[in-house]
Amino acid sequence: MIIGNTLKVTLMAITIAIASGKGGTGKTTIAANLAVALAKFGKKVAVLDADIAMANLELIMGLEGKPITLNDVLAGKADIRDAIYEGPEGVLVIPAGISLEKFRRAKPEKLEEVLKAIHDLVEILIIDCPAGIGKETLIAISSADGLIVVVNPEISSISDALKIIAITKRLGTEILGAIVNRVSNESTELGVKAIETILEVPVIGVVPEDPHVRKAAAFGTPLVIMYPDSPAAQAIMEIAAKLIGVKYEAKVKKKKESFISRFIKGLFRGR
Ligand SMILES: Nc1ncnc2c1ncn2[C@@H]1O[C@H](COP(=O)(O)OP(=O)(O)OP(=O)(O)O)[C@@H](O)[C@H]1O
Repeated sequence: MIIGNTLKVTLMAITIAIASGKGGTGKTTIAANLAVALAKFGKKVAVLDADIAMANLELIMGLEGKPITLNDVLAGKADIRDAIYEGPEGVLVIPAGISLEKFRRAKPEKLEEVLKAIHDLVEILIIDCPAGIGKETLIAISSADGLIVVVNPEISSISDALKIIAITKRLGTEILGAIVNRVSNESTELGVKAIETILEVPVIGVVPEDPHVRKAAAFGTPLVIMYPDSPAAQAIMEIAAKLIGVKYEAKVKKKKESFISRFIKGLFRGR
């Protein structure tokens, strides 16, 4: 059940589609790490990679090259139960599998059935949607209880997010809110308030630009496990806590005061 932008975990599992419209916003990074963060808070979570052409989720979760994947299931060649793997923090992962051959044979229409089958195994099911508004994205959003849209603080990302939001409203799926990812002092074309005003949905979290994200991905370990104190990991933990209504105090590293700032403070203290 979704109340406002929090998830009330009941016996019925909650399905959240994570989409963005534009590619490369950090959707897969958020989907994978949010799943692990929710598991760290004790929730039984599954994450499914509906991006059957790119299949990046398995890299982040350290489950690359599994023999049976979602592509096999959608091609009618395997049972969904054989495509579920246990990932970090006990998160159930359904990898997409990289194979052009399998991708060609996959039938996205089967996705709805697949989602129903996983739904009963967990409390929260997260779907990492492909970029754009293809069949998989439409099925994922219409089957989900709620949508989280991932945006970057750039005009092009926001305009694509608006399309996803409009479609979600038409499909009658609730919108939990937006996560603004890759926010840095230099790149902030748009502030969070402006993004909220344009999208007309609440911003449920802001994830900073953080080099630890790429480093963790290169090691095939989720960021929230490999660099739990990094700024992006802390932001994702905060979002997960907010979603399930748990208190979480983010560890924010205080910047060391610069010599100039200490010097100026000293001058005023001396007056
Ligand atoms: N907060 C961040 N700070 C720094 N790098 C990031 C951040 N979020 C994501 N990235 C990097 O950006 C790239 C794209 O991220 P990711 O694959 O999660 O995006 P995506 O939206 O799922 O892409 P696609 O739609 O193409 O599958 C990756 O190299 C990832 O490591």
